[in-house]
Amino acid sequence: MILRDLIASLERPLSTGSLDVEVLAVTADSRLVEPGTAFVAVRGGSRDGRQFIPVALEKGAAVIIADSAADSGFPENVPYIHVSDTRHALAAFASLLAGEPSKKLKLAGVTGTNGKTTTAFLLHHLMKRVWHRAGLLGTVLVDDGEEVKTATHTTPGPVELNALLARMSDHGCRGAAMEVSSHGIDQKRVEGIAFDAAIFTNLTQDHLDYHGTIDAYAQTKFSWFEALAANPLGKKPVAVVNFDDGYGEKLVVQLGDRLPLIRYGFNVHCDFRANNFKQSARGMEFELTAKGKSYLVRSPLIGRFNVYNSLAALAAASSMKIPMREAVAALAESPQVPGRMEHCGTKDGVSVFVDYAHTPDAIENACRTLKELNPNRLITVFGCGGDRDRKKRPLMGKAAAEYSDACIVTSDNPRSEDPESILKEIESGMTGSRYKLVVDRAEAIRIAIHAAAKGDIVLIAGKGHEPYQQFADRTIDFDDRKEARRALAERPEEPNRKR
Ligand SMILES: CC(=O)N[C@H]1[C@@H](OP(=O)(O)OP(=O)(O)OC[C@H]2O[C@@H](n3ccc(=O)[nH]c3=O)[C@H](O)[C@@H]2O)O[C@H](CO)[C@@H](O)[C@@H]1O[C@H](C)C(=O)N[C@@H](C)C(=O)N[C@H](CCC(=O)O)C(=O)O
Ligand SMILES: Nc1ncnc2c1ncn2[C@@H]1O[C@H](COP(=O)(O)OP(=O)(O)OP(=O)(O)O)[C@@H](O)[C@H]1O
Ligand SMILES: N[C@H](CCC[C@H](N)C(=O)O)C(=O)O
Ligand SMILES: [Mg+2]
Repeated sequence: MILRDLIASLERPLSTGSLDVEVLAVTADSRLVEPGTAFVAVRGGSRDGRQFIPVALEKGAAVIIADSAADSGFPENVPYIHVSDTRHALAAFASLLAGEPSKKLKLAGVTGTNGKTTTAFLLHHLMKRVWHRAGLLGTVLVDDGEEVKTATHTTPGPVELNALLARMSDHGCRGAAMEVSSHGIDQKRVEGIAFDAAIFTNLTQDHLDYHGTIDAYAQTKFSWFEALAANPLGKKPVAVVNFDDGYGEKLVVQLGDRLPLIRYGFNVHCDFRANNFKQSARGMEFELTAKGKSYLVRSPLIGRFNVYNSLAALAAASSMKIPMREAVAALAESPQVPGRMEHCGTKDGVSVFVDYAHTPDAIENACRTLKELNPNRLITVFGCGGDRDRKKRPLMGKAAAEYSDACIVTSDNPRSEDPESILKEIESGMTGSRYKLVVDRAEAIRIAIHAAAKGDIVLIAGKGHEPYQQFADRTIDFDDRKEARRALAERPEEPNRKR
């Protein structure tokens, strides 16, 4: 695209140099610059992108975009575009250069503290049933309609995101479901993306390291809905909101009638309302009332929170004209979301589940769900990530101690922090004495599974699908599900077991 056409999307940019140059691609990472690339110098959390302008120029950048001149002054041989918001410019260029792919898809985004991955998986499953091809992107994987790959971020940066949406559209996907993280919103990764449905699952404590306060965190989430209301980008986006959640209710009030709305939950005011929830080890069922009709919804997933995820997926699907009967029928064959309440086997009457609960609310939900299966004891193995919200550590400890019969506190991606100190911070919130601190996660899993007796359930929480453990100096291969299966296989004979 010609630079002149690209900058037409920006508000009052100032420029030096010719605007008639051809721009082939855009990036905010100097390492990815090739001849013809526009380099946007973003001032990030840890580095100032302006320091990489000389590298970008050396590699043949066609134009430099920044919010102020670098120490080295303005580049002389290539055009320079001065903007007030570099992340906005990056998102705008990324969308235009990819051919505005979000406008070619029926696109649903899911935000909220918990349930994004699960809801996006369910919605993707419903979309595929009726449209045959649909895309998915989020924490666990990206599916461009032809190829499935491991994800690096829950919500990728705008360049990668638009390229992915373009591949989905090229591959014949009619629609896609994607996760929208609070980091993604704050860093404008989804700016300029046209959504048909915007789902709000819930909001509870997490990420205070990044957002500071829970209200700032909530406002970041809400700002995505505000942006869609202010500029729907040629679509009629529908807000699909959990109306049982306190912040969901606040969002509904804040939005007023600026976006069409579907409220979901158990309460009587919901447009998609669940009733008569029942579950067993084999799955769950509930009655759904929506659009003046009733449906019996069955799903192999367990947990009351999965009623919410199912309602969100059904409501968004319905807003995209997916017939309700087909959607309800498809939910009965919901996929196992990797590492979300994943049953990893039963031996000697001991059942093991791996789950991704890594917030106080999710730990409580996961434990309560498994307690509803009436185990003799629930033994929970969990930890908290390093270099992430420290305030949630004692709260996760408290929730695990309160809703389990015994706990083993262990490491979960200590990153640059000292693993033992993280365990101590978790312990500070724990009551009673039915817990142990075991720094090595593999050993913690083994101890729990070997100490369990017939009728017990072991919950291994926090890492779900993750195939690694991150330490300050190294990342090792590590998968809770493999460790659980190994520990189950190696369970000693009953009489030899240590308690
Ligand atoms: C805190 C955070 O979100 N950081 C993300 C952010 O980094 P940043 O903007 O602070 O960038 P920076 O490292 O300061 O660098 C500034 C600029 O210099 C550029 N640079 C840097 C080096 C170089 O040689 N050349 C160069 O041009 C960088 O590309 C960047 O544009 O932008 C980067 C590029 O898109 C991301 O990779 C990076 O994710 C880091 C790795 C990360 O861990 N993010 C997590 C917290 C995250 O985003 N998580 C959410 C999910 C959270 C949830 O569960 O809800 C997610 O969506 O994945
Ligand atoms: N709707 C929900 N409400 C509360 N807790 C939930 C809900 N759905 C899932 N959970 C719990 O939260 C955990 C994470 O779920 P999921 O991966 O779907 O959420 P997420 O929002 O994508 O998380 P992340 O932001 O870390 O990617 C699950 O393993 C489960 O314990
Ligand atoms: N997306 C979440 C995942 C947390 C998972 C947990 N295993 C950890 O490493 O803290 C985050 O980055 O906060
Ligand atoms: Mg996720």
